Amino acid sequence: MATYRVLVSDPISEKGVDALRTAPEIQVDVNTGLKPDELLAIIGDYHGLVVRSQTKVTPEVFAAAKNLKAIGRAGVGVDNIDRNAATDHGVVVMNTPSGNTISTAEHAFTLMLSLARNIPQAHATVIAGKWDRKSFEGVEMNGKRLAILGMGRIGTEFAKRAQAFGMHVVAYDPFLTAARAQGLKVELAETADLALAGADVVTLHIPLTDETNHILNKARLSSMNKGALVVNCARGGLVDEAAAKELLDSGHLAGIALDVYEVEPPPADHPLFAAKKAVFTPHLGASTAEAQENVGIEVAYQLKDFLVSGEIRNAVNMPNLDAKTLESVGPYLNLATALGKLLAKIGPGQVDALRVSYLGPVSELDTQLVTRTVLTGYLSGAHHEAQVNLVNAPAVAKALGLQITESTVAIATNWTELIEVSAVKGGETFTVAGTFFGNAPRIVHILGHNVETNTSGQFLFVENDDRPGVVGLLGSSLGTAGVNIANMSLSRNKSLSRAVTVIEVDSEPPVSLLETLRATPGILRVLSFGL
Ligand SMILES: NC(=O)c1ccc[n+]([C@@H]2O[C@H](COP(=O)([O-])OP(=O)(O)OC[C@H]3O[C@@H](n4cnc5c(N)ncnc54)[C@H](O)[C@@H]3O)[C@@H](O)[C@H]2O)c1
Ligand SMILES: O=C(O)[C@H](O)COP(=O)(O)O
Repeated sequence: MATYRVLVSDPISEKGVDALRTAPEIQVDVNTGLKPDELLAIIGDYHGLVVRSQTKVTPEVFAAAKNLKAIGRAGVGVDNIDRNAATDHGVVVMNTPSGNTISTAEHAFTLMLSLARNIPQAHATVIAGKWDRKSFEGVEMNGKRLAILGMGRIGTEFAKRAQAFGMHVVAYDPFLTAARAQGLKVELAETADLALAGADVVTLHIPLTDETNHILNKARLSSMNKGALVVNCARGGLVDEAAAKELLDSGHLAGIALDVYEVEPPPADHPLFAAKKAVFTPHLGASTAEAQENVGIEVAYQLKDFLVSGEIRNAVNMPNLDAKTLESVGPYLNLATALGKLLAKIGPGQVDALRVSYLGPVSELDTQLVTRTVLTGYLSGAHHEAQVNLVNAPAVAKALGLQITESTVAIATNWTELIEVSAVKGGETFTVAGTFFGNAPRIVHILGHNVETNTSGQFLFVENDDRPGVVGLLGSSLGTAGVNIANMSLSRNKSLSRAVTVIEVDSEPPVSLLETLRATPGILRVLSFGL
């Protein structure tokens, strides 16, 4: 019986679907072309979703997707997935960043050449029986100044091809260093404005974000040379289509080639369709057999590995977690969850900060995931209304104004290794800590007291004045209530004349017993909780 259900809602390669089907834990349903309300009606049944760019994964979809754990995007752009809503709902979003790079660079390059040589228009006249050799004089790309916005994977591949065609490449990318630009033999522009001023051709290879929306605006398009060509094979909103139309009409721009549009599919009466020199394709950048096989197979394995074993590759809303790291930090995760939950139960309410310290060999590991796990345990113990998990824990903490700090110490005094978690409120610090006895995780420190107890089960925590008779009273009260004691750890602080007792019990003590204990003179605090 499959444990996870995965919906493939956009067409991906058959090999990708087969790769998902090979996992006995996964049941795959391919159901493409769903209308938004149809998706809303069924998404609640699924743990995984595979999309390309058609399926819009909106906040409404996330609200209905009660079981969804991960979305795999067979491709690069994730602008059809509401990333904030994904994070808030604790859903990992993964893409396949490199599988369609070459195909898209080739498509963009093809658009540029087709535009320069009027290929679609000439083709149309030939098959219409005309032999018009005068109307379609083109321009060479050799020697032209090419502006590339975005020197990531696709931009870089485009640059290499442009250089082979003798173009002078000027690139703008906020992450492009002078050394890398030199290595790629491109001129580094410090701003998008500087890249575009005086360019003959522009091609875009950047994601669509609030910041990049209409990055190719009227001012930047106007700063290009008269007769300039525009190529967009990245995302629709990057080009201000209205401004481009105006500049095409005025003759400042000579032509435009688009694979992507502000609205997809574009309306049949799209103003740019009237342009004389233009090439339009229906979002075909990644549509090659090779690219689809690459991204289909890659997304299938990523989703399967996440659902079945927790590995995270190419996530866009949380750190990645490869199998090796997962294996090395895996044993610490139960302890981390327990420490977080315990602190939420016995620490003060709303705290200002959580401090996680790793002492001893654990300090040498990649502890990011362990800290997230502590935080998840803490928040899930403290905020029952929110479904907190590893994906959304940092966002939930941020919304609460809770600061997280992590520190490492190479040697753990008194222990081989130790994970210490402290909640800070005002000037006060409340600390719990845990270690391993052999392979078994143990809680060894609670609020200034050394204890020794398990990391899971049902617990009774009692803080009392250090005086005779309390342990006996606890034992007999639990016995009378029919609650069996599995383990008991007692710790006293002589200087404060205080003691704590942590009792692991086989069943939850009745409320009446807790109330009786709380009313007993000398008993200061009684908590019953599960870890
Ligand atoms: N038409 C298609 O079918 C198709 C196919 C694949 C990818 N794409 C689109 O192409 C885009 C690029 O893909 P990629 O694989 O090269 O991504 P990438 O992440 O490798 O590269 C994107 C680059 O853009 C840069 N960037 C971000 N903001 C910028 C800004 N304001 N100005 C200049 N540079 C900026 C980044 O630093 C990065 O280097 C993607 O966003 C995707 O949406 C389209
Ligand atoms: O971002 C991408 O990978 C491309 O836009 C491809 O989109 P598609 O998978 O819908 O073809």
